Amino acid sequence: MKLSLLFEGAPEIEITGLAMDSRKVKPGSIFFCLKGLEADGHDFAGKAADAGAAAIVHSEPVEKRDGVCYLHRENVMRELNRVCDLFYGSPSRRLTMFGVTGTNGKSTTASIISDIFSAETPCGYMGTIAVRYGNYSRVPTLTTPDQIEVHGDLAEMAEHGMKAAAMEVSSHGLSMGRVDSVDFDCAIFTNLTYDHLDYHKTMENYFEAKKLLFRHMKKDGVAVLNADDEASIEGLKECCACRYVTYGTGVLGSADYMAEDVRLTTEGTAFTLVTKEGVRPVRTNLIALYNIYNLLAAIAAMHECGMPLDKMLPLLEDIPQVDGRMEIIDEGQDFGVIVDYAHTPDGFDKVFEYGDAITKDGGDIIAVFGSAGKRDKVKRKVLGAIAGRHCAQVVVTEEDPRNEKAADIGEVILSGVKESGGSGVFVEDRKTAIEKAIRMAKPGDLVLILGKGDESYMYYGDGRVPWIGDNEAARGALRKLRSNGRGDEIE
Ligand SMILES: CC(=O)N[C@H]1[C@@H](OP(=O)(O)OP(=O)(O)OC[C@H]2O[C@@H](n3ccc(=O)[nH]c3=O)[C@H](O)[C@@H]2O)O[C@H](CO)[C@@H](O)[C@@H]1O[C@H](C)C(=O)N[C@@H](C)C(=O)N[C@H](CCC(=O)O)C(=O)O
Ligand SMILES: Nc1ncnc2c1ncn2[C@@H]1O[C@H](COP(=O)(O)OP(=O)(O)OP(=O)(O)O)[C@@H](O)[C@H]1O
Repeated sequence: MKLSLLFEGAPEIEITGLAMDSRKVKPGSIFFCLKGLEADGHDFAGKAADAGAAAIVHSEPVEKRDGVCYLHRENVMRELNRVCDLFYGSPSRRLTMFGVTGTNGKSTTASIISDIFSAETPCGYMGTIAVRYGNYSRVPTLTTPDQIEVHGDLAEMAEHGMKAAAMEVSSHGLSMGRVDSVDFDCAIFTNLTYDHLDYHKTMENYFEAKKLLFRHMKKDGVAVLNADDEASIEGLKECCACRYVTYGTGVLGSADYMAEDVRLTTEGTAFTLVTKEGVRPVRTNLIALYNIYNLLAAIAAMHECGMPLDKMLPLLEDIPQVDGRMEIIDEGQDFGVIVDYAHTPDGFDKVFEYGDAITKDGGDIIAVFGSAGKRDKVKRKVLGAIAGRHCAQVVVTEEDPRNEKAADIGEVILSGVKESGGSGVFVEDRKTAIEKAIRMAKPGDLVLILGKGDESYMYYGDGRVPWIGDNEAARGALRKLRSNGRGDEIE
C-alpha cells in the first residue's frame, strides 16, 4: 500500500508494514513513536531508520536520516489507530464484532460466543486463551494485543472466511487505546471486582477504563450489561453511547435475559430462560453459577446480533470445554481434580464456593496456586486468606514470577493462609507442587489447581518459557500416582 493512501499529501512510497516497536521494524515499515510507561518511542527513531523504516510518525523532535519520510503529527496514537484500520482494510467493519470486558469471565464468555455463533456465522476468538479461527489456533501475546496485532489478527480472520469475531478487551487494552479504531457491534460487560490496581491504582480508574468500551460504542451497536452486578450496572447504563440490554438472575430486579429456577449439579446446569420472546428451558454442561452469568451474557449478545434462540439453545447442552476453565481432570481417580484460571479474589471466592458445594458430603479441598510476579501485590495475601478459609491444605507455588522471587511471593500468600486459620506449604516447582497435592488427596477430596488454566508458558525474568500446562501436569501426576502409589509423602 502507498504511504499517500494512509497520509494525505505524503509521497508515493510503498509501505510493507506497521511498527510501534523499533525492534519489529522491517524494510518499508512505518514506525510510530509512542511515549510509554517505561520508554519513549522517539528515542528509537534512529534504530527504526537503521532497520529500514520508510516513514516515521512522531510528535516530538527526532534524529533524522536521509531517505526516510518524517511525518509530524500532534497525536501519534490517534494516527496509529486510524492507519491500522486503513492498512488492514478495516477488518472490524467486515466482521460482526463482539467485545467482552469485565474483571472475570471474559475468556469464557468470548469463547462461548465464538463456539456457538459459529454454528450460523463463522466466528473467530481473540483473547487470553488463543488467537483462534476455524481449525487454526495460536498462543496469544497478550489478552488484548497492541493495535497493529489486533487489526492484523482480525484481517487474518476475515481472510480465512470468518464473518464474526469475539474478542476480550482488557482494561489495559482500553486505557492504552489498543481497540480505539475497532468497530464493535456488541459490547459485553461481565462484572467489576478487584484486580489490576498495580496499573490502575484505584477501582474508580479501573472502572473508568472499562467504561471506555461503552462510551465509544457506535450508535447502532448494542451493549449487554450484567443487571446483577451492583458495582457496574448504573455507571454503565449512564455512559453507554448505544442501546443496551441486561442479563441476570433477578437478584437486583428483572433483566431482559433472565435465568430463573437455576438448578446446579456437578454435571451441568438447568434453568429457565425468560426473555421478551417467552419462556424456554435451557440445559447446559457448564458448571458453577458464575458460568451461568457468562452464558447469559453470551446468549444475550448472540441473540441481539441476530442468532435465533431456537437455533442457539440446543447447542448450549454441549458447549466445548473452555480450555483451562473449570476443566475436570479425570484419570479414573477416586477424588476430584479441577484446573481453573481463577487468579482474582472474586474468582477464588466463586471457585471455592463451588468446591464447598461439591464436597459438602465429606471430603476436603486441597488447592495449588501462586500469584504473578510484577503484577498486583495486594491480592496475594487476600488469595491466601480465601484459600485458607476453604482448604484443608494449600500448596503455594510459582506462578509467572517474572523477576521476583517465587519464594517471596509464596511467603506473602502463606501469611494470608495462616491468618485465616489455614495450613499451607511452599513448593517452588509447579509440577512438583501439583504432584504433592495429588498425592495428599484422599477419596472424596477435591484438588483445585488454580491460576494458570491451560497456559502453555511460564514467565521468568523478562521472557517466557514453555510450561506443560496445569492440566497436563495434573494428568501426569495422576498417572504417576496410579503406577507408584502415594509413597511416603503424605503430610
Ligand atoms: C504495562 C503495559 O501494558 N505495557 C504495555 C505498553 O508498554 P509501555 O507503554 O510501557 O511501552 P514502553 O516500554 O514504555 O515503550 C514505549 C514505546 O517505545 C517502544 N520501544 C521500546 C523499546 C525499544 O527498544 N524500541 C521501541 O520502539 C515500545 O514499543 C513502545 O511503543 O505498550 C506495549 C506496546 O503495546 C505493550 O507491549 C506493553 O505490554 C506489556 C508487555 C504487558 O505485559 N502488558 C500487560 C500488563 C497487559 O497489557 N495485560 C493486559 C491485561 C491482561 C489481564 O486481564 O490479565 C492484556 O491485555 O494482556
Ligand atoms: N462471571 C464470573 N464471575 C466470577 N468469576 C468468574 C466468572 N467467570 C469466570 N470466573 C473465574 O475467573 C477465572 C477466569 O475466567 P476467564 O478466563 O473467563 O476470565 P477473564 O476475564 O478472561 O480473565 P483474564 O482476563 O485474566 O484472562 C475462571 O477460571 C473462574 O475461576
